[in-house]
Amino acid sequence: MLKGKIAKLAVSDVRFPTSLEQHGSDAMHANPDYSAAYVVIETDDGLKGYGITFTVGRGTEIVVCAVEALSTLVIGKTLEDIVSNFSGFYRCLTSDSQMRWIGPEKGVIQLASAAILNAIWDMWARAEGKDPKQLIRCIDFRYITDALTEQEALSELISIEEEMLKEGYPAYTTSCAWLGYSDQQLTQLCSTALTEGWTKFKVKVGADLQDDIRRCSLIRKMIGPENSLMIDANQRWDVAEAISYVTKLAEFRPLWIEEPTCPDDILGHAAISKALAPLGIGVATGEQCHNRVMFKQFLQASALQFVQIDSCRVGSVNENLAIMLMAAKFRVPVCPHAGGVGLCELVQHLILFDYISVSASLENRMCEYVDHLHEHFKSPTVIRNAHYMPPKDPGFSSEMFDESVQKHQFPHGEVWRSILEKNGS
Ligand SMILES: C[C@H](O)[C@@H](O)[C@@H](O)[C@H](O)C(=O)O
Ligand SMILES: [Mg+2]
Repeated sequence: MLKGKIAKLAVSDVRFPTSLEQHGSDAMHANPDYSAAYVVIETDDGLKGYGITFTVGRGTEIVVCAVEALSTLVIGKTLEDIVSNFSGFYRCLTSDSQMRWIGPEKGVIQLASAAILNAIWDMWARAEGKDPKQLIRCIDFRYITDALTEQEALSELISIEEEMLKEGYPAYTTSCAWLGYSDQQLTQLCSTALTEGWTKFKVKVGADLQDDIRRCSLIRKMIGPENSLMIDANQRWDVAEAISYVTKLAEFRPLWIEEPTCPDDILGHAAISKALAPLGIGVATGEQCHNRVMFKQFLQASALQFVQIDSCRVGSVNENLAIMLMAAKFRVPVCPHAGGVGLCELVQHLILFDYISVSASLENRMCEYVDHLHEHFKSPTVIRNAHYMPPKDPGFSSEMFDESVQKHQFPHGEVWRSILEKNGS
């Protein structure tokens, strides 16, 4: 199954006009059109893999170009070549001696690497059956059976897996309180979410303090004192401004302030963390953190209290494994960023891995959920009682329906043709 050569790589610019209804809007991205560079790879013996990276509209064509430029490093390789030395392949893709100049490991080229690597992980996961016994068989139990037997190890794995299969992984919702939503919309969405069993809510803030006070007070009243509230400024403030602004929102008891300032300012985040700690407010960031090196420094500098990995921003599973393991070492919980298009589908695999194989803890941990665009995926996320239910289909849950891809291709798919015609362009 791993012997076929990767013979084709196709990439599409797929966009959804979410800005028409202000879905996804925040203090810095007033009108996002949730989009993806969508990659399909295929071997000469017919195995396929699907990968995406997430964008918010204009500029997706640049990511598509970068994927095309990187494709020469993938075409002709067998899956076996790649996975038998996956870190070597990762380095070859991210450190090509000419292309690394336009990174390295950051920005568009990193998004493009993520899309390709996500497709490879999807292909690999489809090629291999998943069975906990297989994992346990990799361990040499000689001389340790008085402490841990093969049977005990298997039961441990199976019981964690069973717990997840029964209860699922805890999620929070961002769907109620995008910045562009009216108070009426916010109230209605929040009351529906409460009846559906949601207990953790994220609110967009940062454009106008008085508006934020009103919106946070509205949500806190509706959800009561016990449920969790998180706030997200999407990089709107300078450091001192962030501290004073969030202090004014402290009465609503947010668990965290997300992306308070420039995502590259590690020491700035450290200063904000220090100032807000006495108020019981942590700092969360990561959705626009370029790579594992930056995460390392955020952790070393105690600049964040919640690590928000993203399945499409950094180099796929390979780089996220490093980030999750570093977070575990520094004892900082991982609470992934999701939403967008396909981010929930992909990141659920990573957070389940984090729980089952790395952290084994749910304390202060939850995964973001946003209720948009799941209908375009062949294996959409399943949410039950505000928990992600473990995906069952083999692969990375990243395959989209052909019809969705075709209709939403930019600019020639039928959805965009009609929008562009209406706008007279
Ligand atoms: C433009 C996007 O919707 C962002 O606002 C979104 O990813 C957000 O930061 C989030 O945390 O969900
Ligand atoms: Mg955010």
